[in-house]
Amino acid sequence: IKAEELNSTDAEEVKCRGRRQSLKCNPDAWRKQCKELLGLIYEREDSEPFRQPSDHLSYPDNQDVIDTPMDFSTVKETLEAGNYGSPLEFYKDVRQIFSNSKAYTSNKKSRIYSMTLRLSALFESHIKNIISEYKSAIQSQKRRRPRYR
Ligand SMILES: O=C(NCC1CC1)N1CCN(C(=O)c2ccc(Cl)o2)CC1
Repeated sequence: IKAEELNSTDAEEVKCRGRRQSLKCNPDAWRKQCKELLGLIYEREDSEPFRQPSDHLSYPDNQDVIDTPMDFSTVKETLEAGNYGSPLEFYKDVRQIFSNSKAYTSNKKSRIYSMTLRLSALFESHIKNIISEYKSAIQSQKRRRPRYR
C-alpha cells in the first residue's frame, strides 16, 4: 500500500507509530509540559501567596466560604504522584486557585487578587498548547472504531 492511499487517520497513526515518540504523538508529553509550566509559575513572586494552602478563615473580606481550597503545592504533589489523568484535570485545579481568590476578595483591586490575574494570564498562554497537543496525540492514537448500525 502506498502512503498516499492511507486516509488521514491511518496516515497519522503510521506517522506516530513510525517516529520515536515525539511531543506531537506522545500522549504523556503533557505531564512534563505541565511540570515545566508549574516551574514558571513558582518563579513568579506573584505565586507566593498561593504556594501553600491558605487559611481563608483568617481573612476579613472573605465573601463566600471557599468550598474547594486549592493551592500550587497541592497541584504539584498531585501531578508528581501521577494522580492527574489528563492536562484537563490539572487545568481544573489551577483554575480553582484563581477562582477562589476572586470569590474571596471583595474588591477587584486587591493586591492578592491582582497577582492571580497576572498569573492566570501566564498560565492560560501556556496551557492552551499543552491541551491541544494532548488532544491531537490522543486522536492519532485512537483506532477508527468501525461504526455498527
Ligand atoms: O493565606 C493565603 N495564602 C497562604 C499563605 C502562606 C502564603 N492567602 C492566599 C489566598 N487568598 C486570596 O486569594 C485572597 C484574595 C484577597 C485576599 Cl485579601 O486574599 C487569601 C490569602
